[in-house]
Amino acid sequence: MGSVITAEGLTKAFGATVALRDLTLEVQPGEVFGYLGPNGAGKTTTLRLIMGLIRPTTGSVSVLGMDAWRDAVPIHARVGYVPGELVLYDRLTGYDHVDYLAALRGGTRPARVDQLAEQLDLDLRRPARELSRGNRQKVALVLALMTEPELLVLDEPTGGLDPMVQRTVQGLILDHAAGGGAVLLSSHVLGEVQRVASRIGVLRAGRLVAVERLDDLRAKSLHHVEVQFAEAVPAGILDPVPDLRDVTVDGSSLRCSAPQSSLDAVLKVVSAHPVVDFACAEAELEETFLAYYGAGETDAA
Ligand SMILES: Nc1ncnc2c1ncn2[C@@H]1O[C@H](COP(=O)(O)OP(=O)(O)OP(=O)(O)O)[C@@H](O)[C@H]1O
Repeated sequence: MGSVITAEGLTKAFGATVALRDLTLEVQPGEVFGYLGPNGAGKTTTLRLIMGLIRPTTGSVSVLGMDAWRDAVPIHARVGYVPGELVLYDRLTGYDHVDYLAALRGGTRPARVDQLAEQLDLDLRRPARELSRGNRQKVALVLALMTEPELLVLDEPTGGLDPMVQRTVQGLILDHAAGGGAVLLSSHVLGEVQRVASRIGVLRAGRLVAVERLDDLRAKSLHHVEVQFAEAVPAGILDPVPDLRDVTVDGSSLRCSAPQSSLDAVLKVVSAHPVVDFACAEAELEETFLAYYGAGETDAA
């Protein structure tokens, strides 16, 4: 089977604002693609283009082999979508929403709906106006997942959910992918996607600036190294070691951040001098991610 999502040269401008510029991307069956970028980077715009809710300025995007804009109706029957800004009908209950959308999408299994509601600890009998933000988000997730779609398009789906429910949602996403479904999961933080995504794409100012397998990012994970020597060491002691960040050599103290691939070289340099104390700790993946793709780097729009 081919790609579930194929974007080619996808561009969207709103007047003078180019929200998305020349996006080329493929998402495969069984893959969870984490779509990362700061607020305003163009994530929601991309997801709305994929759902055929807005029309590309240039370029195209196909979903399940169909054109996202022209074939939006048949695509919607096969895709579960959690929008960034959810609209529910205040007077309707969760079940009313389920019935309404199930009719549009050609039915759902009631047992599946109840199982999802139970997993998410959601009461579908209550009208939407009585629901907290988190519970409204759970309704959106039930609506997206209940028809067992081939693709899930999720716009920051765990916003407003407590950590335990976030875990449940991550479990649902992983189950979906294990069954061969594809997922496009947007977020502004790596932490939200790192447990589930196999690949991540980084969007900045409307441009996809990196696509990387999560395993490759882990291999680059930064380690914070701190060394206390018995005597002062030369200031340029670490100059021969590649890819270091935040190097400080101050008399007999040394600090740096090193990717895993440079650790051996750091150790060899350090061990040539008498060492009093040594510490090395792996940074959170989010910190590694920010070091490579964070706000420090700027992009001309
Ligand atoms: N309908 C619109 N009309 C005009 N400008 C828009 C419209 N929708 C989005 N934009 C602009 O396009 C850019 C990208 O917005 P988008 O909502 O896609 O970003 P995002 O990455 O989803 O951010 P957030 O996480 O804040 O939702 C922003 O500059 C935004 O102001």
